[in-house]
Amino acid sequence: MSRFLFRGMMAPTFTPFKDNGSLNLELIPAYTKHLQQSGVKGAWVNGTVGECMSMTVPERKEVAETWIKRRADVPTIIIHCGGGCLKDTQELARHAEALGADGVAVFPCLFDKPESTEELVEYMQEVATACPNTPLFYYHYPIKTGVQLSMSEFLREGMKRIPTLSGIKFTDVDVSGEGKKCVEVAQGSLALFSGFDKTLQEALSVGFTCAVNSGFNFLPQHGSQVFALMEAGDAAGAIEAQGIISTCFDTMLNANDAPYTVSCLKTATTLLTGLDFGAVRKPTRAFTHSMTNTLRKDLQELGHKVY
Ligand SMILES: CC(=O)N[C@@H]([C@@H](O)[C@H](O)[C@H](O)CO)[C@@H](O)CC(=O)C(=O)O
Repeated sequence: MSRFLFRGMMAPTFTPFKDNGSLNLELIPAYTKHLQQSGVKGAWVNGTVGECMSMTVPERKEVAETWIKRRADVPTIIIHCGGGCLKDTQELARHAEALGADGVAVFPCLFDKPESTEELVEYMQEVATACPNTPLFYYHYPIKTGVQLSMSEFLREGMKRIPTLSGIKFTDVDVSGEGKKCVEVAQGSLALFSGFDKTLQEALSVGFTCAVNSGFNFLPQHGSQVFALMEAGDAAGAIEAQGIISTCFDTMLNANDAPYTVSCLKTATTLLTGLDFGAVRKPTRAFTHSMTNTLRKDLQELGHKVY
């Protein structure tokens, strides 16, 4: 297995649905072209904003297959396979490896959750048996999964016992505390993806080198600026670019309750890219017309071009 060397912006992908609720895979080629033109070189497929938990296993496979076919546009593709029963996760991981995915990511089983580092390492070992030749990533998102374990401890143990463990996605606000400890444990040998858009600059300042942020779908120019300015040693400039991203997220998310986050971001991506991603699937809460209109107005007031 070759080492996973990705740096920079990876877009968590939205899953396009038709009005009748079925997958709209026909949109994906235009989507990958948009990402390519935006300088986004990686895709994190079937994650949170991709509504993985609202899709069947066959649908998750279809989406994964469609993305892998678009490698010419987006060269690095991680398929998220977690959340369901371990057997389903292993089936998806096996499928992702057979497709030649660049990585398999998982969050834990969401019912019988791991309660210790040991249990989490054992779970990840089980997943790894299904994709022994593919870089493996743990998706840390405690406010949603309820699994609040120390990621630095997990990495310390996991690196010894899971040969394919290649990193984590750190969707947690404690970037300068636990996030920094993860960077210290990894010592440059793992990919640590920063998860929240509002903590991108902070994460780069403590040594993260890559991120999976939904804003890379619709504000890629600002994400790219934060990376470039940090690389150039201009932290003040990067903080300013970060401010544009954070203001946009504050405006969008403060106007809408947490259960609407995915539909808000999906609608924003439709409005700002002109690509029609359709509605979200139940039980994710859908935006109403009036919420869409308010979002359109808010984005215009922030100076963004809206389709
Ligand atoms: C949990 C979640 O939605 N995380 C977003 C963020 O972009 C997030 O929506 C944003 O920063 C607002 O909190 C991305 O990291 C998406 C993501 O990782 C995924 O789809 O798996």
